Amino acid sequence: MLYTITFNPAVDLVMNTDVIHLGELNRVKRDEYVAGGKGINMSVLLKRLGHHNIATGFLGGFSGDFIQKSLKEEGVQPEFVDIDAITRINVKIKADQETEINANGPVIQEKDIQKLFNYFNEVLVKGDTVLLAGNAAPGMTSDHYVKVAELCASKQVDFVLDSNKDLLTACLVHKPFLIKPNAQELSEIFNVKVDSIEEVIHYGKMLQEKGARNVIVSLGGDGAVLLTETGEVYQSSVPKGEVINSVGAGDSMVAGFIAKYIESGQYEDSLKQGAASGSATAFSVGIATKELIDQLIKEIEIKRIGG
Ligand SMILES: Nc1ncnc2c1ncn2[C@@H]1O[C@H](COP(=O)(O)OP(=O)(O)OP(=O)(O)O)[C@@H](O)[C@H]1O
Ligand SMILES: O=P(O)(O)OC[C@@]1(O)O[C@H](CO)[C@@H](O)[C@@H]1O
Repeated sequence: MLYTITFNPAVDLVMNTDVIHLGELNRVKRDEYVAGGKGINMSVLLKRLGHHNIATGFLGGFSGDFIQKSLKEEGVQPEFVDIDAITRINVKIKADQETEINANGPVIQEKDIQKLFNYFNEVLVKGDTVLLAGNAAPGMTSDHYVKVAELCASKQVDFVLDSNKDLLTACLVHKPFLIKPNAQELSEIFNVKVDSIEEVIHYGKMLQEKGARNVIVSLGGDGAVLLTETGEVYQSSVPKGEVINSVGAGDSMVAGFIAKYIESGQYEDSLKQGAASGSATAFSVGIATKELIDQLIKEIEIKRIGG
């Protein structure tokens, strides 16, 4: 079974306008509410690509109800711990630039965290895949991420992790199947400015030395680099298109990659589908459709650049 975990989900309120004037009343041209949070975005994309999956984490209040309903409409199975608090709303402004305002989200009580761990302890079996994505909710620490990584390792479950510097590095010793830092996160991890492909490869390999089995470094509009556990390095191109809202592009890339890897075990095809999924989401409001992903796949080139 495929599971996603979002500790701090969000309703993304996407506002489209031409320009934002700080300190003034701004009226937008168009607004949409989308179920969000990194693991949730992955669940939606996995399902659209034909992979049944279970979305987990913590949800509460009217915003939590909205997310549950949206997931059910997508055909994703929600198995969230119900909390006595309101799931956050994150504001995503698409004007001449993209601006994101992410709320803190509710504090998660230890008893609720325990409920989620008990659930995973019971359901996980060898061969499952768990995708843990997004930041910690208030009340949670890197220890909770490490506990998930440890549990997956002990049950021979593939663990996919997309999170920030400290949460990501804390889990490497448990050998995640895949991590996906972007260039900025890679720079933060090593406290350097990574701006060439050679540097991406160098620091990506260092993450493998620390335990990551496969590493994708995503580079926004410049594509991505994949370092595989079998030693090859691949680079993906980006297709042409109009960027509507790049929120969730990274999540889509991970989900698109995993969907194809589960089907084929083939790295080049998986990177191609991951790259198409990332770009397709950047060219959409919310998460991409399968139709657009299939269309963009034809335009993406994968180049072997190492190994
Ligand atoms: N402007 C863009 N044009 C075309 N493709 C894009 C663009 N932005 C992202 N992509 C595709 O999506 C992939 C992931 O994007 P990005 O590197 O922005 O991830 P991220 O920083 O994790 O994003 P987010 O946190 O918003 O999900 C890129 O590697 C690329 O293939
Ligand atoms: O605060 P986090 O957990 O880092 O990120 C949350 C978030 O910005 O990530 C997704 C896009 O990747 C959005 O749907 C959501 O609002």
